[in-house]
Amino acid sequence: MSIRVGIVGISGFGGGEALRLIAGHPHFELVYAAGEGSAGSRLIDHFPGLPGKLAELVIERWDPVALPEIDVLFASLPTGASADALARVSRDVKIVDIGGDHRYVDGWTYGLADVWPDEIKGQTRVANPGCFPVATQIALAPLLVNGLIEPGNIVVDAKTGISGAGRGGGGGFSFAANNENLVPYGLLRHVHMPEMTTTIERLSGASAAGLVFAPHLVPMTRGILVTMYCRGSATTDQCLDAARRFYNNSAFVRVIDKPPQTKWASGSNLAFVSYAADPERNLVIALGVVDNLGKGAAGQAVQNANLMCGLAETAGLEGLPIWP
Ligand SMILES: NC(=O)C1=CN([C@@H]2O[C@H](COP(=O)(O)OP(=O)(O)OC[C@H]3O[C@@H](n4cnc5c(N)ncnc54)[C@H](OP(=O)(O)O)[C@@H]3O)[C@@H](O)[C@H]2O)C=CC1
Ligand SMILES: CC(=O)N[C@@H](CCC(=O)OP(=O)(O)O)C(=O)O
Repeated sequence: MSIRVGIVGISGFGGGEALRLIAGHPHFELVYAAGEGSAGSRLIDHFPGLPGKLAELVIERWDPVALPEIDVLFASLPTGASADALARVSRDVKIVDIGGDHRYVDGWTYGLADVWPDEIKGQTRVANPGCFPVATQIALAPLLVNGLIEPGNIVVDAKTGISGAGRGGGGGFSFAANNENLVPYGLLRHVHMPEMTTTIERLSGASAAGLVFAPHLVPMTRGILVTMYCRGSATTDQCLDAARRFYNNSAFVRVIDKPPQTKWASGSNLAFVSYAADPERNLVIALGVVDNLGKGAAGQAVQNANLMCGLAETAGLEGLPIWP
């Protein structure tokens, strides 16, 4: 079966990773690529390693009402650039929005594919979670649904690779500014807080008003590690058991009894979670690792599209991480 897909924002980091995954997908065929500044150029001008027909595909100027016949559109546009445009796309085209405009928006399903895959099956409009939220939510979900931590008392300390800022990241995201440097940012006001709060409240049934989120840029290309400090009297084994049960059927979430590292997920759609808890101190530390461009963006987007199209969730996503 061949499913015709398009990517808008293909010249960017998220769109480029979607291209890489789709090029190796057993059922998806990339027939449409779009952008703004890159319109008129060929894919090979941006991705010199592309083979044959894909290399010669010309990037079109993005026009949501002039799409060729496609079944699925991956939108990897800057947050703020997709809300109006995607509303104009025909309802016959399934959309996965990798950007932030449709998360917890009416008419769109929040695509937290490892936690509620059944909600995504058959949908036509799915919003990918943000990269920090996906790492956070996957690690916290088993604790929240089993009442092992206090939902209103969670501190999320997050580290991200620089590619999280996208291809356009100059200035504060430049090599010179970040090499051998560690940079906190977005304290108390990061755009990902509302979706994390909503998901925590949804999974726990209680307020997450006390959520603290502190992201940091670290001098690496890919990867996210979230270390979360929570209140709860569970033991480490109870947390690990809860996660193993929760992710029993999961193809992509690895529950592991030692602290995970960012490179373990690099280039893959995997998420690693682990826990360390001290009941005497009422302390649970939860850890989550993803590749921001994998599970944090394009990997999760392909997983969501697979579910939307009734394919095996793992189609095109079985590649192993890159090590070292
Ligand atoms: N980077 C990451 O790790 C993650 C990113 N995201 C989200 O994914 C989205 C894309 O991010 P990322 O790939 O990093 O960003 P990039 O800056 O790397 O790429 C942005 C892309 O959007 C295209 N674009 C910009 N404006 C327009 C427009 N008006 N019309 C058509 N195309 C346009 C650009 O195309 P052109 O070159 O043709 O102008 C480019 O391909 C963002 O919403 C981001 O927040 C989500 C999770 C993780
Ligand atoms: C390093 C860096 O800047 N990372 C981005 C997160 C990338 C992401 O998930 O973005 P969206 O929510 O817009 O999709 C940030 O902190 O805003």
